[in-house]
Amino acid sequence: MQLEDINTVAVLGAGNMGHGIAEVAAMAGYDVNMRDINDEFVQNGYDQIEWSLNKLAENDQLSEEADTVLERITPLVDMGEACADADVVIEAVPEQMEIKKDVYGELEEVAADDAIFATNTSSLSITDLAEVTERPERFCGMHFFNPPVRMPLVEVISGAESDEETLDVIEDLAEDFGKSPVRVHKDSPGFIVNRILVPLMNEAAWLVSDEEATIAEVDSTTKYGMGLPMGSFELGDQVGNDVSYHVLEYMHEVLGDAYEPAPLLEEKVENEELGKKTGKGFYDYEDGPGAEIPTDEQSDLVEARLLATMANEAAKLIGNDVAPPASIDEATQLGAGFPDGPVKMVDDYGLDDLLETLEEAAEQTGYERYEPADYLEARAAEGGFYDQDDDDEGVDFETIRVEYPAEYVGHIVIDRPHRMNTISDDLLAELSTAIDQLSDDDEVRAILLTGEGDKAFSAGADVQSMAGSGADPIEGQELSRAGQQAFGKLEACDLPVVAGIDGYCLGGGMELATCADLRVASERSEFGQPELNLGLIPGWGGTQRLANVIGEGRAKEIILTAERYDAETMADYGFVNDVVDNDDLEDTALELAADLAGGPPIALKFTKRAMLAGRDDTDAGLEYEASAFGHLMATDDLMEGITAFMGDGEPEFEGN
Ligand SMILES: C/C=C/C(=O)SCCNC(=O)CCNC(=O)[C@H](O)C(C)(C)COP(=O)(O)OP(=O)(O)OC[C@H]1O[C@@H](n2cnc3c(N)ncnc32)[C@H](O)[C@@H]1OP(=O)(O)O
Repeated sequence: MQLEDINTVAVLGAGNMGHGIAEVAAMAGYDVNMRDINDEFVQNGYDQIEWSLNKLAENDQLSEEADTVLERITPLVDMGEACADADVVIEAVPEQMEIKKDVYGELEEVAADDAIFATNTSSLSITDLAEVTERPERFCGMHFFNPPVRMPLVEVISGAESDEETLDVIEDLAEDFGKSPVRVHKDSPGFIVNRILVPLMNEAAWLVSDEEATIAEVDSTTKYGMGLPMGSFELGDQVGNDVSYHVLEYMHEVLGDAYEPAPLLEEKVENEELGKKTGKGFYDYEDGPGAEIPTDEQSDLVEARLLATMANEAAKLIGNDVAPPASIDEATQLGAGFPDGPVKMVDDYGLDDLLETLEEAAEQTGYERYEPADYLEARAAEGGFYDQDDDDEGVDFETIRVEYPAEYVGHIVIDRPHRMNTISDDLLAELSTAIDQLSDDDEVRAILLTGEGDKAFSAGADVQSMAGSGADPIEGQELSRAGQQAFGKLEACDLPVVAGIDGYCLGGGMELATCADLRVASERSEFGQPELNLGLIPGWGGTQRLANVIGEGRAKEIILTAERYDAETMADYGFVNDVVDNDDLEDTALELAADLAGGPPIALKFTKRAMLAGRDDTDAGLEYEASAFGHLMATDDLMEGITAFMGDGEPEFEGN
C-alpha cells in the first residue's frame, strides 16, 4: 500500500488520544471513522473535537472551516461499519492487553485483508499485540503524544514482523498528518521518549527516597541547571504518577531490576497523589502553590546521576539498534521539549565522567540500575555517542540552521520551535558564527533570517535559562554584551539582511529583528519589548537601536509600556516594511532576500557602511559616502549597471 491508496482512516477509541488522532487525520483531509464502545463515549470524543476545531479556527490555525473538517469524521459504535472500508486502522483503546486483544479479535473479522493496523500503545509490546492479529507484517506502532493536535512527534515502531512497506507508509501518513515521525527500529519497552523520561523520573525519586537529595534540589537542577523544560517531579505530576509507575512496572517486568520503581513513587501511587489530575502529587496544586521550583538549589550530584541515567538508557537504545543517536535526540526534543537532545547533552557533559558516576554509584549502593551498559563503556572510550570527527564538513549548529534556499541567499533559521525560538547563550554564539560564515562565503550575497514554525520568530531571551544562571551581575552583564555583539554583527555585516517575521517577535527577538535591514511580517505577527514587565530592560541593544529605526518617541512608547503590537501598527510605526498574508510570508521574504542578493554587492556593502557610519555622526557618514562613491567609479559592477541600463537589460553584478 502507498500513501495515495489511503482514503479512510478508522480510529478505535474516542478518548483523549483517540479523538485527538481522529481530529489530526480529518484536518489532513482523510475521511475518519471514529469508533468507541457506546454512544456516550463516541459522542463525547466528537464534542471534544468540535470544541478543539473551533478553538483552532478562532486562533487562525485552521486552513479551512471547522465544520468542513468535522464533516469528515463519522462517530460510530459498530465495529463493522467503522472498519470495513478503512485502509488504515489506528487503535487507541485503553492500555490493557486483554482489552486490546478483544478489540483486535473483533477487528480482524471485519477489516479488509490489506488494511494496515497501527497501535497507539505507549507501553505494550508491538510484537505481542501483532501476534493477536492475522497480519503481523501489516502491523506496527504509531505512537502519538498528548495532545496529538499540538505535539509534533509520532514514534513509528517496528514489531518483530512488521514489513518495511508498512513502516514506510505509516511514516508517510504521519508526515501527511503534519507530524514529524521518528522510526523506532525495534520493539523495546518505552520506545524512545518514555525510555529516556521514565527512568529519569525514577532516578529522581530514588535520589529522594535514599535521602541523597531533596525534591527542591532535584527540580532546581533539572529545570535550571540542565535546562529541561520542567523539573523531574514537576514532569511526573504532569504525566501522572500512576502512568509513570505502570510504565516502570512493565519495564521492571520485562527488563529487570534496574527499573524497580522508587519507594517514593510507589508511595505517591498508593496514596492516590497522582499529580495535577488529583490536585496533589509531589507538589500540592489545590491547597498549595503547585510546582514552585527554586533557581538556586542546584546540585552537582543530582546532575551527574540524572545525566548518567540518561546516558545508560541511550546506550541501551543505541547499542541494541533500537534507534541511532540523532533519532533519540530528535524524538526527545519533539516529544518532551528538551532544548538539546539527551545524547548531545551527555556527550557534552563527557561520557567518561558519566561512566565513572555510574561505576561509583554501583559500588556504593549495589543497585542494578547503576550497572553501565556495555555500549556505554565502548562509547566512553571513543569520546561520545556521536562520532567525534563527524563535523569536519563545516560547522554543525544545534540551535539554528543555515540553509541556501536560492542563488546567493544564505538563510539562518532560529530552530528552537519547542521553546518559541527563544534565544539562549548557545544560540547567540551560533548566530555569531553563522553570520561570519555567511559573510565569508562568496556564494552568499544576502541573508534571510526567520524562526522555525509559525508560532514565533522569537519570543526573546530564554527566561528559564536566564533564571537558572543565578543572580550574578557580572554574568548578566556578559550576557547583555554577548547579545549586543551578536546582533550588532548582523547589523554591521556587509550583506543585506531580511527578517521574515511570522508569529511572536518579542523582547530579544525584536532586538534581533531590529538589526535586520528590512522586515517583512505575516498578518498574525505580534511585536513588543516586554522586558519591563519582567523587571528588566531590553538588554540586547533595544534601548539604543529601536529608536534608530522608528524614532525615539515610538521606541519609548514600545519599551516603556511593554505592550504588544500587531503587524499593521508596526508597519505604521515604520518598523515593518511589508505585512503579508500568513501563507505568503515565507515566499515574500525569500523573494525580497533573493532580489537584494541580485544587487551590486560592493555598492550594497558601501551603502550599509555609510548609513551606519553616519548614524551618530552625519559628517563621518558623508565622508564615507563620498569615498565609497569614488571607489565605485572604478568597479566592473558600475559598468555592468550602466550597460544594462542603456541596453534595457538586467544587470548581472559580479561584485568586482
Ligand atoms: C535581553 C533580552 C531579554 C528578553 O528577551 S526577556 C524575554 C522577553 N520575552 C517575553 O517576555 C515573552 C514571554 N512569553 C510570553 O509572553 C508567551 O509565552 C508568548 C506570548 C510568547 C506565547 O504565549 P502562549 O501562546 O500562551 O504560549 P505559552 O504557553 O506562554 O508558551 C509556550 C512555551 O514557550 C515558553 N516560553 C515562551 N516564551 C519564553 C521565554 N521568553 N523564555 C522561556 N520560555 C518561553 C513557555 O514557557 C511555554 O513553555 P512550556 O510549554 O514548557 O510551558
